[in-house]
Amino acid sequence: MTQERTLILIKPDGVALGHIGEVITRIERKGYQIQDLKVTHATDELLAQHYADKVDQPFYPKMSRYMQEGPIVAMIVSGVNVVPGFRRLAGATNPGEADFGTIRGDFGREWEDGVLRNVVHSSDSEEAAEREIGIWFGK
Ligand SMILES: Nc1ncnc2c1ncn2[C@@H]1O[C@H](COP(=O)(O)OP(=O)(O)OP(=O)(O)O)[C@@H](O)[C@H]1O
Repeated sequence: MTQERTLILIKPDGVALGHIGEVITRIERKGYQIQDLKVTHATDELLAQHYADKVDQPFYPKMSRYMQEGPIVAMIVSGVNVVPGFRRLAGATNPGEADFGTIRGDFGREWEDGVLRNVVHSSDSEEAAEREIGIWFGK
């Protein structure tokens, strides 16, 4: 078991629809530690770094606009196996398919414009976490 860090983002839909408290409650209820937290905004440049493996996807332009629809809450969260653990709390990428009881299943939905607004992001590996923490927090 390893103590590790992950980057969690509450995306613009999560902030706009008032789910900051719910997401933080679930992180704390699980016993993970919030090491840093800020309200910030994404930019084209930042997103191109963060989603470097997605910039060539057909959905990328719409997804980039979605991520710039409003403020984002960015957090560094630590805990034993927090990377897979928070991804289980978040649920499946498509909020229309995510299980109830997960953040995306409980607070996400399908949207008319086909954009997967799915409330939260979290890193998918320890290496990705360290890279993404550098992008969003510079540390
Ligand atoms: N087929 C798709 N159509 C539209 N948008 C998509 C599609 N696949 C992924 N996305 C968007 O790109 C983001 C990143 O996709 P990825 O496959 O990394 O999913 P994830 O790891 O569950 O999500 P995230 O990286 O945001 O935590 C998704 O959160 C979603 O907003």
